Amino acid sequence: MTLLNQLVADATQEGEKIADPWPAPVAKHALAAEVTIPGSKSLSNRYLILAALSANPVNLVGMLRSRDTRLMLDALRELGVACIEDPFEGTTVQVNPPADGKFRGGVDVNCGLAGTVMRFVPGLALFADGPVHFDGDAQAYARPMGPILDGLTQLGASIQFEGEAGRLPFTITPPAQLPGGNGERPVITIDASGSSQFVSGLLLIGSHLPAGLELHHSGESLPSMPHIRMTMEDINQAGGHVTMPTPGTWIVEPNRLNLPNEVVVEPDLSNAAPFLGAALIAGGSVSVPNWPAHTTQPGGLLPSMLAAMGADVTLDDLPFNTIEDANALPDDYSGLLTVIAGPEIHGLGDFDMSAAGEIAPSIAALAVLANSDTALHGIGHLRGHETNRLAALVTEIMRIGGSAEELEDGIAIHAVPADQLHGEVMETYADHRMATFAAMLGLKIPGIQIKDVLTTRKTIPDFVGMWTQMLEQYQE
Ligand SMILES: O=C(O)C1=C[C@@H](OP(=O)(O)O)[C@@H](O)[C@H](O)C1
Ligand SMILES: C=C(OP(=O)(O)O)C(=O)O
Repeated sequence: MTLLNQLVADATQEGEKIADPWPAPVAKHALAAEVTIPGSKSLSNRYLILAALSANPVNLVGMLRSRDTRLMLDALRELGVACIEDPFEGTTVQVNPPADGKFRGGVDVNCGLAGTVMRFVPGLALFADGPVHFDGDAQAYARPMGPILDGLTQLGASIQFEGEAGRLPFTITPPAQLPGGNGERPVITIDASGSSQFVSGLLLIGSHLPAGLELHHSGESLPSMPHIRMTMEDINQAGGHVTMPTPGTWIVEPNRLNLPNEVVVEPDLSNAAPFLGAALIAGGSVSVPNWPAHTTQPGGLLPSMLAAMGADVTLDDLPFNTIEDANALPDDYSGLLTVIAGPEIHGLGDFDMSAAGEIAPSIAALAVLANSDTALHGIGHLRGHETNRLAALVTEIMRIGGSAEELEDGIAIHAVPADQLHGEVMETYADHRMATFAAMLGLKIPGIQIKDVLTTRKTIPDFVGMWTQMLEQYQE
């Protein structure tokens, strides 16, 4: 989309005055929809950090334009990184890193509610020429920050907390001397069981330290491994060298990073989840173009999950229901993913969701409408996401007459016939995924209204427009 079109779209959204609460549309027909999904939040914000640490300018193509990437761009600009948005193609951004690899201190960074900003930008403060102040939305004060700051403290930074220790807001003062100047690689240990982003945030800056970094994770569990693999792959794509010799240990070699001159961002596969899930709820099919057969995004696990819930999935008409189906395709293959509904949605039973916690709300919506129970495990850390997602999901499922309970490490959702579910005004807790969760249920349950649906702008510029357009494409 050109910048002009984007501006018009933004203005239309504002001018349109989307009702609050927003009446979620019911699907009256089986779908035959194709939905183009904007760029990945996780890849966009990693590439922005790696571009800021690169030796040469980098052009990011297909970047997500949403609140989380806007916050990242603004944070980098504060730190002295010139980020120029293409006037004709708003999703193309040129990032011009500082020539000496140093950032501007004495500045303020607003993290909003973005985990990728609050966990990835603090590391850049190590290389600033003065203290950097970090703040965010009031709701962000509840999100865990301790382990990443603990890691930076072990690297010589000092942190002054303004409120509770281990939470936003705070100021990071960089060390007078970076560790490793004597050629000895610093070894640090953190507990990342609360978020993979603590590991990613430290790995991203490891190459920029004089002797690199050895990082150990001390906790029992580690969620979202695909996101950590994504970080490693992106660093290596930028000419760095990071390995995981044993689970929970990472070695980053010192390197002046340099992303290729042009980097193309994959669509956000986690943001595809509500749309693909809509096929199972409404019946018919939903397709998403440019789906990578192989990806580090956790949304790459969606085809096999949706197949387990009763869908038939194809990629360019080739079967794409299992990991084996994907493995049969070349490394760089991408195509049109199509999810075709089965007669009923199946529950998943006991299911390990730890690899892809961010798509749990979409899977939960399908589980509410399934013919058998689902218990999603390995996602206790969702209590520290945008909101306490486990509590929020249980509250909202019960509100509409469903049955669910929190587990120590996740959520159990029990099958209830759809005719016993009823419409209500649903809360979204400033959480984009609680809004898309409610919209999915609204396809089937008449009378659902969604409070603050525009909270979806955290990672989707125009969710209401995309959802409405999807429903306009149905089987005649
Ligand atoms: O690194 C990333 O881009 C992300 C990692 C995950 O965080 P957690 O490990 O905290 O779940 C994920 O849920 C989040 O949406 C994005
Ligand atoms: C957990 C999420 O976001 P964040 O990057 O803010 O952690 C999410 O998008 O589901």
